[in-house]
Amino acid sequence: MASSAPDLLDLDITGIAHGGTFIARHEGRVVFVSDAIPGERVRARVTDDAKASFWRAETVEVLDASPHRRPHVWPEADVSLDPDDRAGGADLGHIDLDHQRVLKRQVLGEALEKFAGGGIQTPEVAAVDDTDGTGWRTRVSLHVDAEGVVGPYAARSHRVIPVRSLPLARPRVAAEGLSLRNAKQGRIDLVESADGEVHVLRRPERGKRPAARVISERVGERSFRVDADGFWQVHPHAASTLDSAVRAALSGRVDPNATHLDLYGGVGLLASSLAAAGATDIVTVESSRAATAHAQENLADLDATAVTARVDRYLAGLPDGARAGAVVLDPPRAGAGRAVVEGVHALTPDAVVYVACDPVALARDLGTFRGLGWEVESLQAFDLFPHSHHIEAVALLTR
Ligand SMILES: C[S@@+](CC[C@H](N)C(=O)[O-])C[C@H]1O[C@@H](n2cnc3c(N)ncnc32)[C@H](O)[C@@H]1O
Repeated sequence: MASSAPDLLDLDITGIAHGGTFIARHEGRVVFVSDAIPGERVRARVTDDAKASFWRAETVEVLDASPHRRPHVWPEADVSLDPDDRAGGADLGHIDLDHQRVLKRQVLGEALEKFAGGGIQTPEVAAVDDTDGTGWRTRVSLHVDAEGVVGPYAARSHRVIPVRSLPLARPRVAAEGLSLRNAKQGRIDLVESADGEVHVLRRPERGKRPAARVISERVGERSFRVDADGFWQVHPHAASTLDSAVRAALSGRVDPNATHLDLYGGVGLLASSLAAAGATDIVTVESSRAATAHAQENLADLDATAVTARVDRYLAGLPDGARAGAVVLDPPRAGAGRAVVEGVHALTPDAVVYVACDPVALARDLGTFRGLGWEVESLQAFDLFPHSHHIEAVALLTR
C-alpha cells in the first residue's frame, strides 16, 4: 500500500454504492467501505489506496451502529471476524432484510438518475417469498485450496475459507457442500435441480473434467433441459417470477403475425414466455451452442428457432428493413451495449422487454433506448438474491 493512506480510518457512512460497498469520505476523497450501513460510524482498514480519486476499506469495528444492523446471517461472514477471514457472497447479510431492499432500491434509483436520464419512477425491490432470505441458492460454487480446504472464497479474495454453514444455499445443497472431503484443488459446483437432486460438479485445476451433465428445470407445466453447469436462474422462484413479469409486460402487445426475438435466450425460458403471451414465430439467440441445442428441444412444441450467435453479430447480420414484433432481451451483467440497443431499435419492434441483473448496465442501456425515442413504460425490481447486493429488474419499453 502507498504511504498516503493511514491503515485505519474512522468514517461516517453516508450512502450505498453499486456492488455491495458503502460510501464514506476522508479529507474529500471517496472511500468505498465493506460491511457498513449508511448512518453508521465505523473504524475501517484501508485495503486499496492506489487511486487518487477513491480508496477502498473494510470495516473492522462498528463505532456507532445503525438500527438496521443484525448479526450477520452467515456467522462466518460476521464483522466480528478479521476481514481476511470473512466468507464472501453475502455482502448485505449484516442488514435487516427490509432495509436491504430499501438500499437496493436506492442503488437502482441512483443508477437510473445518473445513467438513464432521470425521471423514471424507481420501483420497490419486491420480495419473491416471505422467508428470511436464506435457503435459496440452488447453485453454489465452492473452492478447494492446495491443502484440501473446501469452502467459499473470502470476500474480495481467492483465499478459501473453511465454513460450518452455508445459510444462503438450499438445505440439501448446504448439506452436500459441507460434507465434501478429499477433494482435488480447484472448484466444485453444487446444483440442485427442480426434482431436488443435488449434482456435484468437480472441476479440478488439473486432470480431466467430467462431461457435461444435463438436468431438468421446471416453470409451471414446462420443463427445460439445461447443462448442470449452464445458465439457469439461481433462486428457486426466479424463473417463474421473470416468466410472469415478461408475460404480463407483453400482454396485448404481441402481434401473432410478426416474428419475435428472445435475445440472450439461454435454454429458452423467456422464449416460452413470449409464446405464452401469444407469439407464434419466435427466434431465440444465444452464444452457447449447448444452450441453443437445449432451447431447440425445450421449445420443440412451439414455432421457435434457436440460433447460436452473439447477439450483436446476429443483429448486424439481419437484412435491411428486417422487423420484429416484440423483443425480449436478458443480457449478462455487462448489459447489452449501444450496438445491440441500436440493432433492436432498427427492427422497429412494438415493445421491448429488458430483463436485467445489473442496475447500472440496465440504466445505461435504458438511457440509450430513451435517446432513440423509447419510453420506459413500466419497471419492476425483484429481490432474487437476498443478503447480497444483486437485484433483478424487468423494464417494458415502448415508443
Ligand atoms: C442472464 S442469462 C439469460 C438466459 C435466459 N434468458 C434465461 O432467463 O434463462 C444471459 C445469457 O446470455 C448468454 N450470452 C452472453 N453473452 C452473449 C452474447 N454476446 N450473445 C449471445 N448470448 C450471450 C449467456 O450464455 C447466457 O445464457
